[in-house]
Amino acid sequence: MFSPYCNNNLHNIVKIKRHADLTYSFINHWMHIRKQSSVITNKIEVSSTNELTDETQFYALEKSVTPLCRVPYERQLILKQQWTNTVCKELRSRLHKAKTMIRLPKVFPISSSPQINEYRNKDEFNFRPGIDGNPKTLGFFVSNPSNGNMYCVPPMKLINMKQSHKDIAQAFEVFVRKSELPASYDHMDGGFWRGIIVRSNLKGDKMAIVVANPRGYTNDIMLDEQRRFNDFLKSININIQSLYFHPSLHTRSSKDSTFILVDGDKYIYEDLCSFKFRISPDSFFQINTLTAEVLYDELFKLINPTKTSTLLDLCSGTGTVSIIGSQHVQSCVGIESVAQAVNDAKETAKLNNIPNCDFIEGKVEMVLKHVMDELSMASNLCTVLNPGRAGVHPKVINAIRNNRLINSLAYVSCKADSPITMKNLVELVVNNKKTRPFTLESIKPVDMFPHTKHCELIFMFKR
Ligand SMILES: C[S@@+](CC[C@H](N)C(=O)[O-])C[C@H]1O[C@@H](n2cnc3c(N)ncnc32)[C@H](O)[C@@H]1O
Repeated sequence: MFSPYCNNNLHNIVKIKRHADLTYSFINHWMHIRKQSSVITNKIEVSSTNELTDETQFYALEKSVTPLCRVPYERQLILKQQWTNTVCKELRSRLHKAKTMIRLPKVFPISSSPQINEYRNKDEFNFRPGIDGNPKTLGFFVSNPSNGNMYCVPPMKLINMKQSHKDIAQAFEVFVRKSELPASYDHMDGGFWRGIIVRSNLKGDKMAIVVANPRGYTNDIMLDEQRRFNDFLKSININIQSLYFHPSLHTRSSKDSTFILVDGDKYIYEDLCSFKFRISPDSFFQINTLTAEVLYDELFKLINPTKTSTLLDLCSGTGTVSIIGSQHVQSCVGIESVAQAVNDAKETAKLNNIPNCDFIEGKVEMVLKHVMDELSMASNLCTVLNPGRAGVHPKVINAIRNNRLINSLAYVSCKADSPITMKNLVELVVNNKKTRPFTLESIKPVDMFPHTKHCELIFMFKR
């Protein structure tokens, strides 16, 4: 008998199995790499039965955040090149299952990162109990292999992180440990201090954003704590160009958009590909500035636009793709959901005297149709889609496929093996009767994240 319940279950099982297949293929790749890297590194292993100790906690954190940090960089690049091939084969196999045969695309050699250590320009640190039980330990969470509990480990030994970020994190921990207000691990737990986000530019200007849970705390209490932390930083000669307080009622602090300037400038600025970019606390900016230059350079080589092209920049963040692309094309239109990022992009265009870029606030899936109506006369449309780790809503892919003007698409992904990104890529190419599919022509890897397993990939589609 037909049962919607059973049907749902079956659907879920199929979904889980598909996900498991995908996960299996990538786990296999990285397991193979782990075997190789432990031979190379002779690394101290945290055994699955031992308690974390003062010494092993740092190895446990290293293993989870920068698992390749003891592998020579040249070797890391080889491993990521191999991983790109794995992604490519996985994509072909998924398309094969969906009855779409493709030729393997050209995979270009990986571009390395000009800066290997201390390259991160943004870090987020949160509170949890440390291995000594101190509830106000700031850093990253690591699971204790002996009991599965989560502990917080300070970031001091991570080599991809700037010393200046670690210094601010350490100062914040010292300050919070002296404060009478408790740490907050969950928005409903009555605690106050959640963590701190630190950003900086190549010049060394720093922005710090203190994240707290305002539930149950008066404005006076919050103002007093902001002032005291600012005074504390000054008393220990930690110089921050821009200090913000970010009250957040949600588990994910990015869901709240209130940022209160406590001291200093509203923005920091970064020089990238000869342009000066404005960055607000809530705006996206590529994490590794020098490699971002390499990424954009490679991106424009692949897109190869002309002076008559129109550049459609989907998920435009602070407008980097459009601003940098503006010199090669007739005009650019960026679409971005975060208001601060859109304002930054507009101001950056003014600051650099760029007249041919327009930025629109909204979700791509909601505004793309309207934007495409406006662009109906545009010639030689080049489209760049650069969503976050999780990929985009299927509606975006549908809208792109449905639009006859979009025949050249660069999909830039920092996590191509995430299930939704894989699905996005498959759905661009898969045969269906309604819309004309894209062909995946090439993949270009750029190592944005040395010492980690992640790598930026540019997928170049044409139709
Ligand atoms: C990886 S960043 C890329 C930004 C920019 N292209 C760059 O290179 O700096 C992804 C951006 O997409 C935005 N975003 C994510 N989903 C979106 C959506 N559905 N519609 C519009 N913007 C979105 C995020 O806010 C973020 O700024």
